[in-house]
Amino acid sequence: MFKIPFLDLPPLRGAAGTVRLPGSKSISNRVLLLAALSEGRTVVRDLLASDDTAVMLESLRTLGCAVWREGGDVVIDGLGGQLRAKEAKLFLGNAGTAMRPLTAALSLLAATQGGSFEVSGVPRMHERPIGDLVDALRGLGCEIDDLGNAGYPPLRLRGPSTLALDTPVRVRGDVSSQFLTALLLALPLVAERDIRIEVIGELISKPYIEITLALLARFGIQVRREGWAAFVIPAGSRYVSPGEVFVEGDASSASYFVGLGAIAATDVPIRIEGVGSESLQGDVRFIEAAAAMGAEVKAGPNWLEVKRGAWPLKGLTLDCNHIPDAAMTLTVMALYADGPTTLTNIASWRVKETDRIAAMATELRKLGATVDEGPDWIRVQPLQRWQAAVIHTYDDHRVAMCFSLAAFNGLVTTAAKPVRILEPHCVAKTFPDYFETLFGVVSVDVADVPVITIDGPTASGKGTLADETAKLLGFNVLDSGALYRVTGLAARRAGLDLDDGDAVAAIVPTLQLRFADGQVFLGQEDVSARLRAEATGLLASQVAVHPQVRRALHQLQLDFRRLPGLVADGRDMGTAIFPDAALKVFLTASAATRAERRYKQLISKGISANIEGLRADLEARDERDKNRSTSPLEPAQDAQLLDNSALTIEASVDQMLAWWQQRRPF
Ligand SMILES: Nc1ncnc2c1ncn2[C@@H]1O[C@H](COP(=O)(O)OP(=O)(O)O)[C@@H](O)[C@H]1O
Ligand SMILES: Nc1ccn([C@@H]2O[C@H](COP(=O)(O)OP(=O)(O)O)[C@@H](O)[C@H]2O)c(=O)n1
Repeated sequence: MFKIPFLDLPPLRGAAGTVRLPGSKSISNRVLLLAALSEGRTVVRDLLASDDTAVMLESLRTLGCAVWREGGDVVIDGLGGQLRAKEAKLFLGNAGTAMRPLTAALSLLAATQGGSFEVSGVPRMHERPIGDLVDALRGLGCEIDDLGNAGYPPLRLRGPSTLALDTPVRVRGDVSSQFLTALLLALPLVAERDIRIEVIGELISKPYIEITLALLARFGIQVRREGWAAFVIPAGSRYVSPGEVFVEGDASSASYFVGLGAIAATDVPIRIEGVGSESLQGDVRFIEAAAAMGAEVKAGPNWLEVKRGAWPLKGLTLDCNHIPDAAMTLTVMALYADGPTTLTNIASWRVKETDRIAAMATELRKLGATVDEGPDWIRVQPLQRWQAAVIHTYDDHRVAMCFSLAAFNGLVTTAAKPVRILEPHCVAKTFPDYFETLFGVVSVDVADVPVITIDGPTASGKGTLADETAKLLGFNVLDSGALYRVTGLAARRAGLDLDDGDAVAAIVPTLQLRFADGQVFLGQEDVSARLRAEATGLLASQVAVHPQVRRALHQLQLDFRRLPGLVADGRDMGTAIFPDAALKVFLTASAATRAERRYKQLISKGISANIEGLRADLEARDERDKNRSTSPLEPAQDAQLLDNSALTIEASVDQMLAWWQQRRPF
């Protein structure tokens, strides 16, 4: 996951390949609650690992449920409808799929068994309405206190109290279908007699109710229904664990890759594994909307394949009540269409993680788009003159994921623009590795992938600065010195004459090098510690003088230029390897400072060192690096000079970021 303040997406050009979706959020949290209410053990396979499922799992533990992981599975020993904890405070983040059903279940359990439970969330959760559900529960006889604004969390649910189950439970269905879902999931707890639920108003997001009914059936509860207006939970209903449940992939998450295929998969389709024609989730019908916009879609039982069909895409007018979450993706696809796209019947967007109609309209306009909006609709015009935009994500995973598709603007304009996504880690709500997954199936012009180079003499702090800068930007790192060090080490081990450039260069293609988690492997051997030894640094400096060796290592270094960007440190990064780097820094510090830093670094690693000897070695290395004929150590003409003798690491990083920001179009 990119845990960084912002992620810059360079212009993306194409897409092909296979993605495996994380588990569905809606199914995951329903299954967890049903498993917890059931008697017996449930093994949940392919559960979504995300913020919203984490708060549900934590709540179930707090309520006394035994929950543990076994490999990739989650195992739950259910409560069998019996509360173990009679008092608890549950923090539910921004997870509507946890807040609503837990409120219903705990209200009923408190009424019948006694207890006091507080449910709360992040500030946005306290702005998301729950009054209709609370009214329905109070109508039944549950005792619920508003702890903040009436009709919104936080709430206290307490009991015992007497439930009136002989009259129908009435709940509004036109604000959020989650209220009905919450009642359907929880009322079997008290179904000593038939319980009838009547929906007031036109029920929205019906497909989510289908998921609820299908999962209830898996757990032994057969709800009788009268269209979408009334539902009856039969007397004597009991949750029975099915033993094992598979969570299918998240169909709403699939929408980004369906959109991706429609926009950018010109030759080979994007294959999406985890959802398909047999999916329980209504959002799988997003493929119909994408097809109406021109995508070529094939579907198997649990897979989809999507390619570009019509191009530009076709604008459309669509009632999106059946695909409320996935439909957001259409608003960004609409930028690539031949005419306006109007989405209607989307009032529920206003009460989601953020006001999604307002959020999409505001952020699309930043790209340059013309957008109109109403209480329950949005209209987006196609875009020709794109602007580089900084996209606010409102702590809403879907806003972040949707706007990644704006990075394909280079397919419709010659002046391609990057897109900056603020707080990209908000995707953790449903798809923690979204951007990594995206990067795995998109193509770029390598020249569009931004590079920052840091060159300078030994122990000036290049590696440290490169690592820190890369961490903040989410970029990859190239420690080019490590390549020379490995070459020197391998040449020495092979017994080669280090002055024989041809011989040393000849072993480069045979090196079985692997970089993983900051470690360097040569074949199976972790050589990281060996590489950092000063003696290896001297070997590196000896082999680095040979033009043949430098040529042999050239392509290997270019290969590090991958999405979303690269920070490269060495001696000739800005001059020879990445002459087109957007920011070049030449880092220096006095010889005395550098010798002292290296000394401290070695001592802290338990390696004995002598400061005078170190200084002599580094000056000798400086001389060799500066005076060799090929790629000598010297600042690129367009490099920023940074003498950090008197600067802390933090101050150096701040300076880097300030220079970087000056070069960005945002
Ligand atoms: N600006 C700085 N101020 C103080 N110490 C620094 C600074 N930059 C780096 N160091 C320290 O100096 C040592 C050498 O830095 P390193 O990044 O390994 O240098 P290089 O990659 O240039 O050889 C490290 O222990 C590092 O923590
Ligand atoms: N791009 C590079 C990187 C390293 N090198 C050589 O490899 C040696 C080791 O590089 P390094 O970056 O690991 O060394 P330190 O600066 O960490 O001491 C340097 O002394 C250079 O001679 C190079 O010639 N070109």
